[in-house]
Amino acid sequence: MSVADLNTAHEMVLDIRKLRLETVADRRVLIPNLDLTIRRGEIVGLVGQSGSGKTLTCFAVGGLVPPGVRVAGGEIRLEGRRIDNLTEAEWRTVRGGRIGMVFQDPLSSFNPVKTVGSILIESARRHRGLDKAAARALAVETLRAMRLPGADACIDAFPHQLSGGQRQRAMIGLALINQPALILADEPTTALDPTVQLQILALLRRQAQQAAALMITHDIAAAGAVCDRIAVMLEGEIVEEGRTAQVLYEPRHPFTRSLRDAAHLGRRP
Ligand SMILES: Nc1ncnc2c1ncn2[C@@H]1O[C@H](COP(=O)(O)OP(=O)(O)OP(=O)(O)O)[C@@H](O)[C@H]1O
Repeated sequence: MSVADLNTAHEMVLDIRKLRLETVADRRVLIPNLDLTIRRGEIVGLVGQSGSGKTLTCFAVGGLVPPGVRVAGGEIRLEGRRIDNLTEAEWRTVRGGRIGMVFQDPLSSFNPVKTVGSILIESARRHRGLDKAAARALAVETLRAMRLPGADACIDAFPHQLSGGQRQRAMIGLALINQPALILADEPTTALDPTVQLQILALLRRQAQQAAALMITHDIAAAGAVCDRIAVMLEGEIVEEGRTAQVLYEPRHPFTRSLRDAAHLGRRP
């Protein structure tokens, strides 16, 4: 590996410092003080129980903090630039551009009256300024890269006409079409059959190599299958964070141990 490669491999993509989230109404602290970094080429898994704050963290990074919650402190930087104070107009260029998002259920996130192709084409035109023909060619190429069987036909299909696995491949394609720096994936495989889950995790692993990814999951085994590092959340705080093998096989925190034991991971490979 050359020095230039090493520099690229260590480039910081996401840098969250002292993030604090509170409810607006009664200033109840939901996330007291969260630090997390992700470098180019890394997939970091944020795991924990329901209600531990994984989704809120992901939403804060994507500028989608729900009404009723506010960022009360800290900083979030994407490729060195602060993003926690962007206007909604600025967010519209970042989301879908430098940040690609994958959610649990593409059926509810895709617009049902638009074809899969038109959704991808619209995104490529908006963020890259491509004409219609070039954007369509890029959409087909992207769907093929997602190993979507029948990519050429799927482009003219409506979301409900695809299988769950096909839809999730299309959504990952949408997240990646503009070559984002960061992929945010919130429970990307929870709604899928076990065999399809593995395929989608492998796809994310392959595609995240040119970017950085934050994967939210309650499933520590899924995180173990794809992530370079795992951060474990409990009641709004990261209680343990480290290389995947260390977190899975030498957990320090009792909560991590309980997650690991419940997942029946077996022996260290
Ligand atoms: N809009 C909101 N207003 C007030 N509190 C909220 C809001 N959204 C989430 N919370 C609270 O913030 C905490 C963290 O929620 P969050 O959805 O991030 O958890 P999670 O770990 O992603 O859980 P799940 O896996 O169920 O999505 C919870 O206590 C939740 O009740």
